[in-house]
Amino acid sequence: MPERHFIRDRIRSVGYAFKGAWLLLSTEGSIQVQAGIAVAVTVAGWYFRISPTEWMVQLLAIGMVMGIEGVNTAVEKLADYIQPGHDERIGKVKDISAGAVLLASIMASIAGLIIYLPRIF
Ligand SMILES: Nc1ncnc2c1ncn2[C@@H]1O[C@H](COP(=O)(O)OP(=O)(O)OP(=O)(O)O)[C@@H](O)[C@H]1O
Repeated sequence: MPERHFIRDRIRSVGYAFKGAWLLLSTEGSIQVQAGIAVAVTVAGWYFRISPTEWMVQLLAIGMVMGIEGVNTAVEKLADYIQPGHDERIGKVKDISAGAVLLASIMASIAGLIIYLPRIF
C-alpha cells in the first residue's frame, strides 16, 4: 500500500523535524536569544494591539530569522564535522551562512521599528 507508507513516512518526518526544533531551541544560545526576542515582541504586539497585518509581518519576521538561524546552525555543525581544522573555504561558508542570518535580522528589525516606533513616540 504505497499511500499508507507515504502518510506514515510524512508523519515520521514531522516527528524528526520536531526533534530537531527542540534540539535547536534547547542547546543553541543564538536561537534562545532570538526566541526571547520573539516572546518580547509578541507581548509588545498584545500590549500595543497591533493590526492583523502587523501580526502577520511580525510572525513571518520571527519565522524567517529563527528558520535561517536554524539552517545556519546546521551549516556550522556540518562544516565542523567535515573540516575540524582550519580551512579558508570552510571559514567563507560559515561567514556567508552567518551573513544570511544578519540580513534577515536587519530586515526584521526594520519591520519592527516601522510597527512600534510610531506607537512609542
Ligand atoms: N574551520 C574553520 N576554518 C576557517 N575559519 C573558521 C573555521 N571555523 C570557524 N571559522 C571562522 O570563525 C567564524 C566563527 O565560527 P564559529 O563556528 O565559531 O561560528 P559562531 O557564529 O561563533 O558559532 P557558535 O557561536 O554558534 O558556535 C566563522 O564565521 C569563520 O570566519
